[in-house]
Amino acid sequence: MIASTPPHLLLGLVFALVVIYYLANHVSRKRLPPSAPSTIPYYDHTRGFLEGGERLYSIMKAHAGSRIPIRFNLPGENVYLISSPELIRTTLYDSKSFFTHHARARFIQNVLGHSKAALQSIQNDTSGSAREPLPGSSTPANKRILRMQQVSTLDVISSTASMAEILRQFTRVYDEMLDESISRGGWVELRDLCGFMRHIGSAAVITAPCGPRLLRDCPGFLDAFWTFDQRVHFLHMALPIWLNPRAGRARAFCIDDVTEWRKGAVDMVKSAPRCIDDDMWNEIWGLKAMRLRNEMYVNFPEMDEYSRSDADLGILWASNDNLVPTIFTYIFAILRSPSLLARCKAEMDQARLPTDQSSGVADFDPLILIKHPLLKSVLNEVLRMKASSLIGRTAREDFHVGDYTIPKGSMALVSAHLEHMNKSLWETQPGAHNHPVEEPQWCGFIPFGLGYNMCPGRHFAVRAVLCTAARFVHRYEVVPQPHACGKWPEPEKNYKTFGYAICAPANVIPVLIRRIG
Ligand code: HEM
Repeated sequence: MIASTPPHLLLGLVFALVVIYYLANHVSRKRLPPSAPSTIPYYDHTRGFLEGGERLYSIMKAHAGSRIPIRFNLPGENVYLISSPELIRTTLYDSKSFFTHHARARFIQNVLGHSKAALQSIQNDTSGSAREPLPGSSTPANKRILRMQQVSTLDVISSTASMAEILRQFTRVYDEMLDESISRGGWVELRDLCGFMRHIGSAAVITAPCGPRLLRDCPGFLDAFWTFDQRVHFLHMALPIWLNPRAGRARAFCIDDVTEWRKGAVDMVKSAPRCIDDDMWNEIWGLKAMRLRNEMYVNFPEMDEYSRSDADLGILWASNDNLVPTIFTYIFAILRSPSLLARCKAEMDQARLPTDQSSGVADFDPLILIKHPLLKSVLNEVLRMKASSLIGRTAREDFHVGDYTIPKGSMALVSAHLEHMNKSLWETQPGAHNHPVEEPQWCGFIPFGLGYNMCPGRHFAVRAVLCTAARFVHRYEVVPQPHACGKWPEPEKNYKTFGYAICAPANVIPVLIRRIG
């Protein structure tokens, strides 16, 4: 039979067998994790990611606690949701398997609008941000921009000295602005406590790293900044800017202001070089880290004025976006419960420092505040319930999970909110058998991310929330408005910023406030 078969048919048969054998092996090794269900393939997932907010949350929430990665099909790429504690641990801790810089490059390109040349300098750096370059990287030492950003900025932000200074500046501005808005005397009506605290909080969070010049010389900056903040998801998705022109305008406005601020600092130092010493903070540059990062960019001519401003805007966004709503949510949680307020005040009193004679404001030691269990657990509970960041990493190589493979270059996402709401991890009722109470809870509580790229502002953030809350509740009395018959408004759930920031309430919180201390 074989002898009678024409040779070209035989060759074709052999070739087909080889292809089938190769495909069978290839496909079995690259079995992709299962896809999240959808009514219309590609459309549902793409719509969820493009729209973000509530819709993105709704397509992800069904998969909390999944032991295997779940695939979301998007045109041109797949994204994998990682949810089991063991996988979260690998994705966020193991920098040899997963790294951050694709997610970071995508953010600075789409959201901050980095120029192509500036972006290239980051994409070319395959060495990572740790002291030792990642294995296989050939990026020369003087082109390790990620490492230099880490050393000049992120390490400085998280250092003890810098944190103490940024906290001092933050509380000073916060107090001054509160004083200006609510002087001693009778009750003042506030239409929206959350909006009020957002304005004061962000002014303080911006002045602390940048000094007073940015907000003083650019009065429209704060409004443009929050307009930009609300549109970060739209920008992240790289949709045509004409679909949301306010997003582009707000970003351009912020970048122009930051550029003026930085040029101003450089000019002032040029005309009076002695005015800058090695202080951790001064009125020209604000925090030393802001000056150091500008000097660092001298090694990177491709980082032009605007790209440096984009990068600075990124730092301001990272510091405001989560911290400001956390402060409101924490204080509101305490105010709403008279018994909790009394117990928290008692713990705060144990951290009390001598009252500042010039301002008359009660002061508190942050190092003692953070050790008090009730104050800390209220904060952890606020972060557990409201933090919503999607923490992104990229697979450096094909990554195998059981029979499945996450292909090299794919984006893996960990959702802080889904982990924090995962009943099998947190509840003590039947069904929570995955987490015996005797065992430590690894990777279930991740408001600040995990691993080497964990949030560098976390220590400052915890101190800032507790100090602000202690000063606020000792200085002000806040009650619901009379027409609410003594009832506090219930904060409405709001997933608008899902994936990025603490979920602030959707509704306004009208109150009466008066100074008591
Ligand atoms: C409640 C407050 C905050 C929360 C919940 C929060 C959360 C986070 C999360 C989840 C990440 C990603 C971490 C990862 O990839 O593993 C992050 C990164 C970052 N955070 Fe925070 N953050 C807060 C406050 C701050 C503050 C106050 C600052 C600045 C002083 C800050 C600066 C940053 C920066 C610069 C990054 C990027 C780090 C990098 O690219 O490696 N954050 N934050």
